[in-house]
Amino acid sequence: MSGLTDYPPFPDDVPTVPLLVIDYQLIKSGDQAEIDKLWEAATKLGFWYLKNHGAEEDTEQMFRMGAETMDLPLEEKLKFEQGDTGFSFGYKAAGANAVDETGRKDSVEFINVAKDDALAHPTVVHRTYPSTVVARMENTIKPFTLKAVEINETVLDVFNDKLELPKGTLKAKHSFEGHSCSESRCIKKLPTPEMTPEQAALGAHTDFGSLSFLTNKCGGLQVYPPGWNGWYYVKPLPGHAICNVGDALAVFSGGILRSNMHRVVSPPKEQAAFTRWSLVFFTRPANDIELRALTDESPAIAAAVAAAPDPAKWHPGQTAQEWYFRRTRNQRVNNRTGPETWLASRGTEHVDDTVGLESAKPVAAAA
Ligand SMILES: O=C(O)CCC(=O)C(=O)O
Ligand SMILES: [Fe+2]
Repeated sequence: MSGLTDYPPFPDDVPTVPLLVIDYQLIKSGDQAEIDKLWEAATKLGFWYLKNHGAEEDTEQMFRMGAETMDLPLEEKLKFEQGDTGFSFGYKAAGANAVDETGRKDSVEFINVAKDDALAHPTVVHRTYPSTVVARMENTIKPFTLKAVEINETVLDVFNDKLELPKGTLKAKHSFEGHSCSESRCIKKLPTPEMTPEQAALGAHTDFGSLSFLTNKCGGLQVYPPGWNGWYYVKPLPGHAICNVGDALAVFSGGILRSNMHRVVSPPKEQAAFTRWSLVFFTRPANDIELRALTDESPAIAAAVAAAPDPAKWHPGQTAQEWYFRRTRNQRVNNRTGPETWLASRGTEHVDDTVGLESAKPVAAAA
């Protein structure tokens, strides 16, 4: 299990985006100044660091689960491959997804474990998993999932109030009982000396669901901040998660919350020679929830949609699951017919913020 620790430091001479640092304990205790800072981060960039979240030890155990799983023979991992339908739970081999409209292949492998399977274990809700996952379902994946769900629900409540929605509106869309595409993901990227620093290992995208809670072992994540005209690294900080808004919250809020474009490239400088690991928990709405701006429930959202250049964008006419399956399915190289397949995988990307990015075009309503 090499590569989980002992990286050279993140270099101090590469361009980075300084995310706001949010203290989770202050958010939980209702500290107004911290809540305002979180709101600023979520509406302007859509990314922030989260400290004092209490999930550090669970995160370390999840990295071990990921490393044990990636150490299995490829043949064994492929028995649990996610497939080409848009269903994402299970294993994704490196090279199974495109990273751009030309169809260049990705260079990350990952294991996705459904929130529903982790919480219902040993009952199988969606699918079965490799033995390394099953062995840690009860003692590693379940506690991590519960912590990540709690953190993201706390953040959802903050957004709910700031959006002037009736109490509990956003939480109800992510109901604990309803099946969803929510999942944990552990990602491994081997060194890729053949790739330039500008070549994506995981293509430019916005996240498909509501909230992402991410821990990176070394650099490589880049964000395209609005108006900055380029990609900037996010520097991993020990003990700090990197959190971001995804498409579902951007749609519910009529674009008030920002689902920002990001990608993964090789780690910078000396870190490039090391295997990169990252871990994400994705909170996504329950499968049958319709994705639409909640204009009826919030005057603030109604005003935002009325002022939007393209109000139809916030009524895509898909459920959370349809949105998710469409995006996942159309990234798969097995489904590729041409550049249109990549375009059909797109989310809420803002074309004006991504000038010069061939692969970043706004989504067509449905595919
Ligand atoms: O590995 C990372 O740092 C980010 C991964 C990511 O953006 C994703 O899986 O959606
Ligand atoms: Fe992402």
